[in-house]
Amino acid sequence: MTTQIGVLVMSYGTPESLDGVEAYYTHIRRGNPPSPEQLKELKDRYEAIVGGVFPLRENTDRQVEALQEALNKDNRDPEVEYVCFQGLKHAHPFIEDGVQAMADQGITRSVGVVLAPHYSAMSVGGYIKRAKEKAESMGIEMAFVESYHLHPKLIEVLANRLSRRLDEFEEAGANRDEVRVLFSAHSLPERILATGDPYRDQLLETSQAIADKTGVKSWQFTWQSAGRTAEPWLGPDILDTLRELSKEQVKYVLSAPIGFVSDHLEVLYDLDIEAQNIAAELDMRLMRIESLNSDPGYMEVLSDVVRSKADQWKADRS
Ligand SMILES: CC1=C(CCC(=O)O)c2cc3nc(cc4[nH]c(cc5[nH]c(cc1n2)c(C)c5CCC(=O)O)c(CCC(=O)O)c4C)C(CCC(=O)O)=C3C
Ligand SMILES: [Fe+2]
Repeated sequence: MTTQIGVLVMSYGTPESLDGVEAYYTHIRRGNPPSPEQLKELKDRYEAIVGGVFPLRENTDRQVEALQEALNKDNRDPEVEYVCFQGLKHAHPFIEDGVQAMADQGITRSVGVVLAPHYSAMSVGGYIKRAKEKAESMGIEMAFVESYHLHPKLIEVLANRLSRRLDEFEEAGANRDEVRVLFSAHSLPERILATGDPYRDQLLETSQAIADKTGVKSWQFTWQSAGRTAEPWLGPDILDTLRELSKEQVKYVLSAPIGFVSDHLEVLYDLDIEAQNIAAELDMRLMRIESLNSDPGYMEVLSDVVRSKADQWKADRS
């Protein structure tokens, strides 16, 4: 008899439409509605990238579908069938809805994984906490993938994307060594460092591994998309980094937002519009590596870490 293993695929979530932005933003702000100015500012950003269409939603749907396919194709264990469910942090279907859907289907064992490779108690830790609480209340056993930031296949697919852009710089007349590579990720409040959070170290490890694999020597790590709150966030921000590099006469910059896996606001607005505008002002040539989205290599990474969790957890029980 085959056993179904549920896979809760968790991601940040995005509104369904411009009308949904207020409820979404209110959820991010833990129930505090944004001011009219804050709301307008966020809606303007969404309009700038998509004119009312939200690419992250379709992207996440496709990733979940592709992961389920990858998990069941070449399945090492014919007695197991994987069934994927989506669980979003700030939008429908919420993390709790995903767990509920598993329970409704009679699933009692599951693995949770987040569409973000690096662990922080403030990001991935928050997803896991909510899934765990709901799963416990529904009597579902759940194991979690916490991070996969050094998975060899992840490094390989990111390194390939980086190399491709370096080739393009070369074709455009630049020397490979003249290109400064800027690895980046979503900033978090500085206070995470005081508690020994692994987020920054994991991001630096991914950066170093990609640099090693591609032979890139001229690279640095910088933050992006910091929140607009009074407390200090991790820096330097990518916009300031670009200004600094301009003073150093750097002309070619390659952005590698390794903290993200999908095309969404932080990539399509913060990098492709905001950072591109600064680069143009500074007379720099800025390119960005392609997002992973549902790249088959990324799906391999996810299916591998999910299967390993499921195997480990089967071994623990027997
Ligand atoms: C670590 C991290 C990731 C990466 C890991 C992961 O993927 O989980 C991430 C991803 C994303 N963040 C997103 C959107 C937003 N994040 C905000 C605000 C915040 N993000 C935070 C952290 C992170 N965010 C934090 C600490 C805040 C402050 C409020 C709070 O304490 O929670 C705000 C409010 C306005 C603003 O500040 O800009 C928005 C609109 C979207 C969806 C974009 C789309 O719809 O295309 C995605 C993928
Ligand atoms: Fe965010």
